Amino acid sequence: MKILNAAQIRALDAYTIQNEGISSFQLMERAARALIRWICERYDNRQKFIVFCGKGNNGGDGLAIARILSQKGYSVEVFVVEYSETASVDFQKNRTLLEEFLSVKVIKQKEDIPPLPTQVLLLDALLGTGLSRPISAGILAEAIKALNTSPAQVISVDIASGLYCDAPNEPTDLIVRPDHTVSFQMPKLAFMMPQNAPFVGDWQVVDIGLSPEFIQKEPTQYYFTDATAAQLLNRHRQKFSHKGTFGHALMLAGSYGKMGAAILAGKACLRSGVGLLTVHTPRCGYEIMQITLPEAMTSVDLHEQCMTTLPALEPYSSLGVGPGLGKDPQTVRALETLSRQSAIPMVWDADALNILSEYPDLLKNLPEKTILTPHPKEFQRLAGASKNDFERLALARDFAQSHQLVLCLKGAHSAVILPDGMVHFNATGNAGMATGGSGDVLTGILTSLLAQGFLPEDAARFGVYQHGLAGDRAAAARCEVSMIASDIVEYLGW
Ligand SMILES: NC(=O)C1=CN([C@@H]2O[C@H](COP(=O)(O)OP(=O)(O)OC[C@H]3O[C@@H](n4cnc5c(N)ncnc54)[C@H](OP(=O)(O)O)[C@@H]3O)[C@@H](O)[C@H]2O)[C@@H](O)CC1
Ligand SMILES: [K+]
Repeated sequence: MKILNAAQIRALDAYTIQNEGISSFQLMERAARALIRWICERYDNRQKFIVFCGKGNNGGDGLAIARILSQKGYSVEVFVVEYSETASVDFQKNRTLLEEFLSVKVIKQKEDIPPLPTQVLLLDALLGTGLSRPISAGILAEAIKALNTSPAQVISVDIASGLYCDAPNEPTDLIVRPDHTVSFQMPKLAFMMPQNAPFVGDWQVVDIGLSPEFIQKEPTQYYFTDATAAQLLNRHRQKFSHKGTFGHALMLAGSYGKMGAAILAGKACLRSGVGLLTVHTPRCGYEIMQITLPEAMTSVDLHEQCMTTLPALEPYSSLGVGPGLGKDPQTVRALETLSRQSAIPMVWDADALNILSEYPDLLKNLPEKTILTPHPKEFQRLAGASKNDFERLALARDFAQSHQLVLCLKGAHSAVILPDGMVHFNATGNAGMATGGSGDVLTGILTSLLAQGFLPEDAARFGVYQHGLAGDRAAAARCEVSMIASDIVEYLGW
């Protein structure tokens, strides 16, 4: 799914109106009905609603939603926040229609804001994608403060009022903090940014039938890997395949005290369909690997506690480097050789990334399209600090383009950034995955997919998606708090 910016969404809106021969009022009605379906699936008509409307089209949506809810027998109160003299045309039309059977109250000053008790549901339709300046004072600010301090649940229409669709807000900006955002047609770039989590809540997209033709043609740098996009990357096994068909992966992982990382990565690699797996570990890991991972072969380093030498690389179709590896100077030397010599598709993670940030020359040597999987701190060590998530994303795009690497920037919506600068945000995953070893599991999955011949770009998008999906299954089975990385491995499968 594509993610478009506010200006592109406006153009998409206009194109749909022109090419489908519908009016902007009819499109607003479609949007309102899509949101009503979302509401009716979750709340029956004993639920009371208070709708807060601005005077643009987001407010128009709010008025249309209020009318339809009221017609369906819900109890609805509607308030228009008078922050401006002017109102959009479709706002006016909807106001006239609504006022035929429901009185609309006006909020001009703070005292006009009603009490907002727990049992009502608040709909935030103050401002949408038309936000043109931050909100810091005035009656809009008062309304937002009231919504944010009420114990009642808040649902934002399209996007939380005050939140920029595709640019960073300042910490001082007033923004609605919804429990849910129900957004039209596509997620907004703002939803992908960790800093915006309080201003998005749990979000869903509802289809309002905007022109697929326009969306397909419109260029963008941002995509969302949902179930449909992931399914297109899947490969089905042929009946006459054999283990040779699915490649032989090599994992350089583990050191004294960190063999668990090697086991997790190895197990995830096997559970992701690789034909054969060899794990190269220091001597101290030999028995551990043989006993815990009987499906894998073990290649033993000369050193007792850390990796110092590379095995011959010819037999392997992919390489996973880093889980539990440590940063011993002898390991650094081995990775330096690897960065220069390997022509095999690779994933570098964990300690391998820390080594890369301490020895930037290795970074220059890495073959094109090597996959790096940093979490935000590791990325900061690699590429430097940034002021906010938008700036970090820009830095990550620069980094991927200038080094011609594939980056998996791990987070709530992990971003897969390709060497051409395209960004694919991931749909799956949950906070239960923020636990030790979760990253090692991802390295195992990616190494497995590369061994099976997936292009690095596809392996990264598909692997990150499947990692998150397995995490979601694990969380459903055990709950986010008690799930551990081994559970993610157990729930892998597609
Ligand atoms: N696109 C689609 O596909 C569809 C979109 N739909 C809906 O339309 C919404 C977008 O509507 P919209 O463009 O009218 O913008 P919206 O945010 O309601 O208000 C803009 C007004 O607010 C003003 N204003 C801005 N910032 C301000 C501030 N800080 N403080 C005070 N005022 C401020 C601004 O003033 P100006 O910038 O012109 O000075 C302007 O007058 C979208 O989110 C969705 O809900 C659906 O109905 C159908 C399909
Ligand atoms: K809104």
